[in-house]
Amino acid sequence: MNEEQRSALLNSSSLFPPPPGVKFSYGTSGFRADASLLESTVFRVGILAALRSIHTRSVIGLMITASHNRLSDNGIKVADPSGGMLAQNWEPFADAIANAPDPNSLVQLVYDFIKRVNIRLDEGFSAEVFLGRDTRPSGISLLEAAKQAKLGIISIIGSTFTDMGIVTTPQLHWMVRSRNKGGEASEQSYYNQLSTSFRCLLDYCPGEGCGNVDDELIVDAADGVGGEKLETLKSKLSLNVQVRNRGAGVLNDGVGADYVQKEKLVPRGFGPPDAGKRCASLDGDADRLVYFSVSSDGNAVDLVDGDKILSLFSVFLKEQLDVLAEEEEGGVVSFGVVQTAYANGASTEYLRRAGLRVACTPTGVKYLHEKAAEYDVGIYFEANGHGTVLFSDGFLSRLDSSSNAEIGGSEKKHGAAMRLRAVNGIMNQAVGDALSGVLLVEAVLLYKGWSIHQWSERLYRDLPSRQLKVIVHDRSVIETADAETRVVKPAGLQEAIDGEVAKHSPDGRCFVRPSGTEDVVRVYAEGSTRESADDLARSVASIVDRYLCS
Ligand SMILES: CC(=O)N[C@H]1[C@@H](OP(=O)(O)O)O[C@H](CO)[C@@H](O)[C@@H]1O
Ligand SMILES: [Mg+2]
Repeated sequence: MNEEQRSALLNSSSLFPPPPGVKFSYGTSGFRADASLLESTVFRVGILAALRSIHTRSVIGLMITASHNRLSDNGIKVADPSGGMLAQNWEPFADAIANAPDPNSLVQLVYDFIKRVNIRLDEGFSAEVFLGRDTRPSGISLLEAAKQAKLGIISIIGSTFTDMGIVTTPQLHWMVRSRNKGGEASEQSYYNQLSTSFRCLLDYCPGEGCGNVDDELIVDAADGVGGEKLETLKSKLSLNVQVRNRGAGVLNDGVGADYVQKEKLVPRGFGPPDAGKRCASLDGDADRLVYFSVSSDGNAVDLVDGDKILSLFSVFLKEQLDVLAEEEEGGVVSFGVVQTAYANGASTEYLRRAGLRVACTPTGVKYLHEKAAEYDVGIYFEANGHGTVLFSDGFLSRLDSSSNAEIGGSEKKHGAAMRLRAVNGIMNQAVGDALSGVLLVEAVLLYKGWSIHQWSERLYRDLPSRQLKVIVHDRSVIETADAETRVVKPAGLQEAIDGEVAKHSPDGRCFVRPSGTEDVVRVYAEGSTRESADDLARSVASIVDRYLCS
C-alpha cells in the first residue's frame, strides 16, 4: 500500500468508528448483533470480501442478515467462491479487523494481512463482490456501509460491488457459486434451475404413489424474505401452496422455523382450521425449513424437523442409488449422511439400521457441509432444518452416462439416474435452502404417496428432547471435544453431567456447549419420556449454572 492508498482507507474507515466496548466474533454464521452496532463491522467485512476476491480471483458474496434473530438485530456473513462459508483460516482476520479500535490500527492490520497472506494487488485483477440483504429495514444503511468499503479500497485494488437486492441467503450463495462456475448469477436463473429440475423429478416419478398427495401445503414464511420468493417460485410451477406470514407482521415474532422447532408451538396465523393439514415454516432468511401439522385443538404442533427431512431424503436417495448399484459396472458410490449431536437419537438409530453411514460433526453448517462434500453423494441437515444434498463432480459425470438411455442400461436405471440429476438441480449446492427443501419434500412425498402423518410416523418416533439455555458471563470457559458431545473444561463438569445421565439410563443423553451465536451455554437432553428429558435438561442446566455463574 502506498501513502495515497493508505490515506484513502484511513479516510473512509474514520466514517465508521466501532462502537465502544463491544467485542465482535465471527461466530457460527458470521457477525450478528443489534443492528445499531454493526455499521463499522459491515464496512470492515466489505474490505475483507474485496481482499478475498482478489486473493481467490473469484466473486465473493456478502449477505446482510440475522436470519431467525429478532427484527432489531442484523448481521453479515461472507460467501466464499464455492458459494459455501468463508474459509475458516480467514475468520481470525475477520475478528481482528472487526475489533480494531481505530482507523490506524485497522489499516495496519489490513496491510500486515496483505503481506502475510501474499495477496497480489498488483496483477490487474479487480475485486468482485455480490451484496444481498434480507427484509430487515436496517439492511439499507448497512448495505451503504458495505458499499463504502468499496470506495475505501478501490484506490488500492479497484473493485465492483454488485447489489443483488433483497434475496434469501441461499439465493446469494447460489449466485456466487453459479458465477464462479461460469454460469448466470440472477434470481431468474435460480428459479429456472429449480423449477426445471422439479418438473423433471415429477416426470420421473412413476408408480401408484404419484398424485396421491395433491392437497394444499401451507407455508409460514416467518414474515421474512422467503414469502415473496416462494410466491415467485410457485408462479412458475403448478404447486398447490398457500403462503402465510409473508411480511406484513413482525419478522420472526412468534413465527418461523426456529420458533416452531425450538418452542414446538403453533406459529402466528395458524390455528384450529388448519388441524391435520401439511404445513411448513421457513426462517427469516429462508435457509431453514421444518414441516409440522397442527393438533385438532389448534394448540400444539406435531413437528417434522430437519432430522425427519434428512431421513425422508436419505431413504429416497438410497433407493435410487441401490437401483444404480444393481447394474453399475464402474465402482461403488459413497453415500454419507451428516448430522450434529442435536440430531434426535431415534433418527441416527433409524439411519444406521437402514444401512447408512452416519457421521457427526460440531454444530455449524461449515462443518457439516465440509464433511458431506467428502462423499459422491453427501446429505446433511441440522435438526433445526438447515441442510442440503451434495453431489461430487465425478458422480455427476457418471450420472450423465447412466441417464443416457442410448448407451444401454435399463429403463429403471435411467429413471433413477434422472431422478438423482433432478435432485442435484433442485438442491442448492452451496448451502441449505428452504425453497429447495420444500420442492424436494413435496416431490418425495408425491413419489411415496405419503401424507405428512405417514411421513411423521413411518420412519421412526422422536425420542422426547428438551433444549435449555443458561445465560453465562463467559461462555468461552466451556471447551468441548468429540463433536461437542463431551466437555473437557472446566474440570469436573463432564463427570457431573455423566452422573445425571446415569439416572436416566438407558435412553438418557445430554450434552452442553457454548453457543456460537448467543451469550449462552446450550443444554440438550433426551430421554425415554417427556418428564425424563425435561428433568435431565433442568438438572444439567443447574449444574452448568453452578460451575459457570458462581
Ligand atoms: C442448537 C442450534 O439450533 N444451533 C444453531 C445456532 O448456533 P449456536 O452456535 O447453537 O448458537 O445457529 C446456527 C446458525 O444459524 C446454526 O447453525 C445452529 O444449528
Ligand atoms: Mg437462517
